[in-house]
Amino acid sequence: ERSTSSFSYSSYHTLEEIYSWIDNFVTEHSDIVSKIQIGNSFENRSILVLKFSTGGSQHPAIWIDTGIHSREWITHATGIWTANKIVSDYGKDRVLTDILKAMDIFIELVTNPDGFAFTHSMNRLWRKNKSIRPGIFCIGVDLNRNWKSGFGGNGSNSNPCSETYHGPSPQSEPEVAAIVNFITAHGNFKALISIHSYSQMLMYPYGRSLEPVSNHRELYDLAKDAVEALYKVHGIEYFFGSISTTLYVASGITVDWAYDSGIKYAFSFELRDTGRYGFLLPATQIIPTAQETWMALRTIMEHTLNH
Ligand SMILES: CS(=N)(=N)C[C@@H](Cc1ccccc1)C(=O)O
Ligand SMILES: [Zn+2]
Repeated sequence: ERSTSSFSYSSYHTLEEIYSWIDNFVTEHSDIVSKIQIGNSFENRSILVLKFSTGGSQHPAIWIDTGIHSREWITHATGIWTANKIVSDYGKDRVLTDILKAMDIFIELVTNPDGFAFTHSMNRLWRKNKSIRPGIFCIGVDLNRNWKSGFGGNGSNSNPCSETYHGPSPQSEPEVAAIVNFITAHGNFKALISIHSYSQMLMYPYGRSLEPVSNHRELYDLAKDAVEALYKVHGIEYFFGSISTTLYVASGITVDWAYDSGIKYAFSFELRDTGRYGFLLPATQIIPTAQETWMALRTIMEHTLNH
């Protein structure tokens, strides 16, 4: 379709529909949004990032990724709604306007495009990417275990048939390497938020160990403020805390790499629900989930701006 006005933000969409939306969205909001291709997936799909910027060069930046696990469809849908919320509220919401006057926001909507296409074509519950290697008879690497920080540790699996298979080496997967290269080359990211589903949790590093990060008190207080802002929208309750103490030990994860790379505000969301529908969350919950998540994201971004 020729414009985003006919796009349903309350429906789930295919990869083609999302990529078409991205092109229309960037065209319609070219004053503040641009599209960057940061690489290609294993099956050679474009890996796309939306950049929201009011100008300047190398503003301090905030990274948000959705869909690293392809079956977590509520995360892509929330990311799309959030992108539209940013352009709708810029100039109206004082906090957001202040954030965008001083910082850039980068959103990678489909972080695992090959897996996402596969959830539409063959297996709705596919999680990993679709990489294959000689002599290995199971497909895919868990992109949330392939990062350098703590790679291969507890809470990741060396068996290629495992859902938490960490891959042959850190950043072996093009979908992870593309982000590492982009964020490292940019050199001025202040916050990273990696969005998963489901469990209704807001967590921060470390996943690889029970050891608290240096600013764990600050992250705890910020997570508390964020989940309170989220709760006020629709009364949804989130647990919060460090990944290893709140959920389980997990190694080679996005936010541990971000934190160890100097991004001191690194968070991971687990969106709705707590298991009733799980990954098959009904589309009727997309907008309510996105609305409440936005208030938490806005809280984290505001804190990042002010510290
Ligand atoms: C249900 S799930 N796969 N989203 C749970 C997700 C938990 C997690 C999120 C962030 C960092 C570490 C761990 C995972 O195991 O990768
Ligand atoms: Zn996940």
